[in-house]
Amino acid sequence: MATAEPLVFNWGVISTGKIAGCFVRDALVDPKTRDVHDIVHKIVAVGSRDVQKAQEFIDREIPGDKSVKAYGSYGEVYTDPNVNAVYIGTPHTYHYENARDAIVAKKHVLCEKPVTSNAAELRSLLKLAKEHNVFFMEAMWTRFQPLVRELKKIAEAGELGEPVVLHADLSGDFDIENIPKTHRILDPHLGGGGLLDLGPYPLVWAIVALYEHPSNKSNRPSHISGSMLKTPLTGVDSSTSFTLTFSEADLHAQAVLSCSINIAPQVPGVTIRYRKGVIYVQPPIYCPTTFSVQYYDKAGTGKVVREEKREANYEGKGWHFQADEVARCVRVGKLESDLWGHDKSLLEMDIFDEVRRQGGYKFPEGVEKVA
Ligand SMILES: NC(=O)C1=CN([C@@H]2O[C@H](COP(=O)(O)OP(=O)(O)OC[C@H]3O[C@@H](n4cnc5c(N)ncnc54)[C@H](OP(=O)(O)O)[C@@H]3O)[C@@H](O)[C@H]2O)C=CC1
Ligand SMILES: O=C1OC[C@@H](O)[C@H](O)[C@H]1O
Repeated sequence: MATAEPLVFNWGVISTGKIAGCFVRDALVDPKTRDVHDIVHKIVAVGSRDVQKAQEFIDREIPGDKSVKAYGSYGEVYTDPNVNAVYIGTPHTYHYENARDAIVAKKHVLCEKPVTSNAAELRSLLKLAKEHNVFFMEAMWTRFQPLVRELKKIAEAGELGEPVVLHADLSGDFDIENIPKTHRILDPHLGGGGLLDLGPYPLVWAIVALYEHPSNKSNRPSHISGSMLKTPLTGVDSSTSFTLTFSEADLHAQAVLSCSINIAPQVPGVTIRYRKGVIYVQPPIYCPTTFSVQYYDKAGTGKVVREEKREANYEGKGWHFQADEVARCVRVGKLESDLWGHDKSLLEMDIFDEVRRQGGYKFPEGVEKVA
């Protein structure tokens, strides 16, 4: 029997920084190695503020492919007719204007996390994407990891009972005393600080395990509380903690989330405590390689009668699963993903706005393009 030819999906990449390289390397991993046979990703254009950087990026990340166009502006990528979708890997505070320009040029968009600086920017982008009939998704790659999908199945199978409390932390030591204050993790003009850079990951676990839980019936948290510790270096948050209470439907559960930019990761990174068991996810929580599940003899005892472990096993570093999702959605004309849809990015940005409000973190004048 003849097999259908895979869809060749053409990406234009905006910017040449660290994450753009990660995305390109993974997109070019042979999809068959992860049992994907319906899609092949191709990078057809790279745009940088400097054409030489774009060419160097291509030579480094896509050696041997002379067909990839190097552009000295992002705009030329948006107008390149060969580009099916644009991947945006610029700093947070540029996501809004980059995504807006790509959408207006009628390109589908995959935009790095956090998707915008605030919720108003995102609402404006979503309206624009709808008007231009293009697919738009935040690059929340964690949601597409096979291990996260596996965990969700186990968590919702019923044996663990209802979730009650989730703890999730993402920390990393950026050596903030010794890096330039213009580094994106420290510079408030680039949306610096823990919440916007690392916060999406503890939050994605709260969304997967609590917001998406069938008992929650898609209700937003009834209460959000947040606190920020700011570094005197630039005033951005070096540590932030926030809690989300889910109590609108049958689910009565809390997420206790935190992130820091000047300490090593917490182990385990995520603990999800159910009435009849517990799940431990080992760091890195943005791309987990292993988790374990302990089952109790009965609700509330804490007596472990069975333990299971799962490990990830695929080629690449995990950024390709989100690329597959984009291509598959675009192929069938969807404007958003079922797994990481617009509602979840909006929830994220509304929560971050509220935590920044409570924590007293205001962006410098002009950073927010839509207020
Ligand atoms: N999904 C994930 O795992 C990760 C996601 N990220 C996200 O990706 C985004 C970029 O992070 P990262 O790659 O680490 O950042 P980098 O600083 O390494 O790269 C950012 C790139 O954006 C472009 N750029 C445009 N305007 C500016 C500006 N004013 N200042 C600096 N760079 C600019 C530059 O490319 P050029 O000069 O070619 O135009 C630059 O190389 C962030 O939003 C971050 O949250 C980051 C790390 C991991
Ligand atoms: O998305 C990310 O994940 C890993 C972190 O080290 C990085 O700063 C962040 O942007």
